Amino acid sequence: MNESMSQGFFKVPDPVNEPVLSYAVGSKERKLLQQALQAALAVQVDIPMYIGGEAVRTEHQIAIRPPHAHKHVLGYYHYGDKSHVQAAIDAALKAKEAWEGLPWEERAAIFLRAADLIAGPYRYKLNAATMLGQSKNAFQAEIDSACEIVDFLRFNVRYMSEIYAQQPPVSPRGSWNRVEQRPLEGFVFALTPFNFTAIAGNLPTSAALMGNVVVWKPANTQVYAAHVLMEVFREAGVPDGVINLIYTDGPEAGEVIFKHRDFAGIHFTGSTAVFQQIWKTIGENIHRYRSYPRIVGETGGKDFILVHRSADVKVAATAIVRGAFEYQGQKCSAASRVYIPQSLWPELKDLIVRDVESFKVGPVDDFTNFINAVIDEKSFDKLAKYIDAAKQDSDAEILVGGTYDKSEGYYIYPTVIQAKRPDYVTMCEELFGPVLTVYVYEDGKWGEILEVIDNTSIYALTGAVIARDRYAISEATHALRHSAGNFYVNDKCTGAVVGQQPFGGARGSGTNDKAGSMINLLRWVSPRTIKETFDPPTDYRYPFMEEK
Ligand SMILES: NC(=O)c1ccc[n+]([C@@H]2O[C@H](COP(=O)([O-])OP(=O)(O)OC[C@H]3O[C@@H](n4cnc5c(N)ncnc54)[C@H](O)[C@@H]3O)[C@@H](O)[C@H]2O)c1
Ligand SMILES: N[C@@H](CCC=O)C(=O)O
Repeated sequence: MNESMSQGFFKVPDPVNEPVLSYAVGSKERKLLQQALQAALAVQVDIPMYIGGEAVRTEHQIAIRPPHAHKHVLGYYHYGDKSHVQAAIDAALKAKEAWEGLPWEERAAIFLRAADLIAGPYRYKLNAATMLGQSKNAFQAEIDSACEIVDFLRFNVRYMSEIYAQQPPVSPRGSWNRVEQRPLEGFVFALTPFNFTAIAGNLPTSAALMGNVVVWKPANTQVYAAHVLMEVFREAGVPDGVINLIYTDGPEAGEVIFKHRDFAGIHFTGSTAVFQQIWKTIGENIHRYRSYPRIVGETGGKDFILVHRSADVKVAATAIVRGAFEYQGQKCSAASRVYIPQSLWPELKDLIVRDVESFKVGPVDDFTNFINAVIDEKSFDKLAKYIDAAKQDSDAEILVGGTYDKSEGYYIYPTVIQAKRPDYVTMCEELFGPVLTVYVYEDGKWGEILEVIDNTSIYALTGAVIARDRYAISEATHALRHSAGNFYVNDKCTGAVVGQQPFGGARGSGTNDKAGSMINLLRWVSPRTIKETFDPPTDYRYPFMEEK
């Protein structure tokens, strides 16, 4: 058991956002990234699970293929079963006491080192893995697998120290009131999505930073970059067993984890349907657990941009095309429904269609491509089905795009649908791809359109208003206060930055515990209040009972 104690009130380094490199033609970073891509394409990597520090290999190996070039094999990962889930839980619980007893500044140092390793020597390797495994262009990888994960790590260390510094303001004379932030009793399950390497890295590390031990299962389509993250965590000094990385079927992992007495919490990001299923399962098993588990989930969205008749059309067009199509619309924050006033529609339509027609579509190693492939065949087929339906439907018209091709990679060409009804299916359901639906409203129906936006979907993740009229901005900000957890004025609805816009939505979009904030870290601790009395009473009688 580690019984060492902190010997000072340490101040952690002031966090600053990791600068986004440009990858401009001729730049040093462009050359280094191209070298990293070539190196990754030249070999086939063997990816084991990591349980208690051991690299675990199985007979069941699965090929990893770039979504934009699915005939190429990047490597193989070893797929586990229930026995590996159980082994990961056992390893986590074994590591718990020593990790929990380590002074907090040592935990801080490990994750600050991880941040510097990613910002420095691992930057291009992790970006290349994200580009190839998840089909992101260089810029989209840079803001994710370099900058956002580095920001998560650095800012979370700062938030942790601020949480520990929060103490009861009053200790009356003769006593001392203090609060300690205990890690949860048991282990945390981090279940992570395909679309952001930063989120995959943040969900296990935020819980581990607060002294918890973790079982981490990434999405099968994000394993390639998850493996590089694990390499960084190990090199940074995360002790064996503190973060256990397994590759298994999600529901199979759930069957072991959600029945375990020591299951202390889930840190989830992914789809709403999966999160709701998990919540139900936890409810059904509630009698099994030692404590009430923490359930933290950031889930789907049907994010909107509302254009007011006072808007600058160029600002609106840019916010719409970037918000909807960067990373093929596979951001939970991506704009997928847009409301445009009749008076601006002819001009805006031309600008949007012109921009979308100008997008270059193709693989990630050609840096001139703005759009790459969608994540897998399942997503491709789903998107193709919605596009085909829109082609047939009298309530919809395809303005640009509407084609797809999976012969080499899973390419869905950026598509804009005009819906004749505000409740047309692609205005309501999360599609998670490069398909945007526009509804044109009468200028005089501004008040009605605010209500429509608020009531159209079960989600409330991100949204934006584009306007110059301050009354319109104020009205939309108020009327849509529950429609989005991240609201933007005259900007796209994507691209939240850690330390600037804490991220998360409510309603069907999640528990809104704001990734990259103190609010999130507070979910991974269980405070204990300690009152110490220096001169305790020695007689039960109240003074007024004393006889003269
Ligand atoms: N709100 C946010 O911050 C945020 C951020 C990123 C992504 N997302 C959402 O994530 C979704 C896309 O990611 P995805 O496709 O990886 O999500 P997903 O729900 O399919 O998968 C998320 C994780 O859950 C696992 N899983 C899937 N089904 C499971 C089950 N039945 N039981 C247990 N585990 C299961 C997956 O293997 C993966 O690790 C979108 O809906 C998007 O909006 C939300
Ligand atoms: N932080 C990202 C959202 C990640 C969701 O997939 C953004 O704001 O665009």
